[in-house]
Amino acid sequence: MKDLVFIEGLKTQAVIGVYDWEKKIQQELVFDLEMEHDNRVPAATDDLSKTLDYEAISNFILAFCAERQFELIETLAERLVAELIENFTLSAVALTLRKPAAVPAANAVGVKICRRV
Ligand SMILES: Nc1nc2c(c(=O)[nH]1)N=C([C@H](O)[C@@H](O)CO)CN2
Repeated sequence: MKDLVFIEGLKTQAVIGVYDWEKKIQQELVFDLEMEHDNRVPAATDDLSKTLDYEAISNFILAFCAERQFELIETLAERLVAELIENFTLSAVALTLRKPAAVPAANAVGVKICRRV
């Protein structure tokens, strides 16, 4: 088992969806992110710059969703993970993206992607 830094249940509103009516409203999205990282280095140095800063990464995700618009949650997930890999030192990441209100009979629907650099 490898060390992780994770973000669970990060909620935001975004313009997301295939249908015309969805392009005029904001809908809730919920992000769970698991990022492989050797936590022994920041633990030994007590140094934020040696870890994956979950606050900075959370803020990046919120800004990304505020600025961008997609039809499919698959597209949002893929583009977001590509930008996270570009902007942070990620070696492997798993993203679960839920769109809770999309199917009223379900607790949530969504996608999960796992990418390794
Ligand atoms: N696999 C997906 N299926 C669907 C998506 C999606 O993004 N990925 N989107 C929709 C609609 O936008 C839906 O959420 C409207 O309620 C349908 N299926």
